[in-house]
Amino acid sequence: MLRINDLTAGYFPGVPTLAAVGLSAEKGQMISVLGANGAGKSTLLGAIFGIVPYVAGEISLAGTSLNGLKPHDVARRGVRLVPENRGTLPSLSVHENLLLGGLGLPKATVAERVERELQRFPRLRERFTQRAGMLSGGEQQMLAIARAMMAEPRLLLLDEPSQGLAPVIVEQIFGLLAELRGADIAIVLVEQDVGLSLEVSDYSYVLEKGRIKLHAPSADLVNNPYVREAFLGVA
Ligand SMILES: Nc1ncnc2c1ncn2[C@@H]1O[C@H](COP(=O)(O)OP(=O)(O)OP(=O)(O)O)[C@@H](O)[C@H]1O
Repeated sequence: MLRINDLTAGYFPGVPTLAAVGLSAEKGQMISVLGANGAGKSTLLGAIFGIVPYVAGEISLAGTSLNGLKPHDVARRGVRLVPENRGTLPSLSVHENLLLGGLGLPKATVAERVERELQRFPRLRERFTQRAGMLSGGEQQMLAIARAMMAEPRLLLLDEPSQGLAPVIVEQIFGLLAELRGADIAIVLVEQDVGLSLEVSDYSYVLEKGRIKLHAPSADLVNNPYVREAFLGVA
């Protein structure tokens, strides 16, 4: 579904934040991108979504190039980004935020999908008429994911879904993410919680200073000495 070859990307001409990056994610697969602060994980998601200004190399979705497209055109091709700050609209209700996720779809389809997301995230049903700004961090994260799923994306990009959340809420959200895996969707997960990322994803890439240092099935990386020492705190 997603193919990236020899990607260079950055914010200033001639100053690459990412270099020679290659990765792929298949339909039904969740891949995770691991790396220290500043390694370039968010930049990678931004480059795919068309919000990083200088991009060279190849990014394609189901065989069609995304290079040079503006974010709304990338979105039109079936990509959704759930950014680090979640991006829900605080003055709109949970329901209205979900409706925005289904913009342009027939009314009956939108109603069906709202119901599907409320089943997936029962907490959102309890908060249905409340303004998004009044939700807890975990509920806002659920809303951000539900809103993205309203579009039935082919590719979902998730940036640090656990950020700022209590461990019990993180477990809950990752449980729901695990359920998304295997559906008709490819997911790229960027996450600081490396243990959880490896648990929930099929395949992982480790970024170091903008380059892929290693990649392997997530289950194998759990036992990788570098990953254990650098990210899991095990010598
Ligand atoms: N909008 C921007 N303009 C200029 N430089 C940026 C911008 N966003 C990120 N950078 C720089 O790009 C580098 C990679 O940042 P990025 O946010 O991609 O890393 P990250 O791996 O996601 O880090 P973190 O885990 O801290 O979010 C950093 O040096 C950062 O300062």
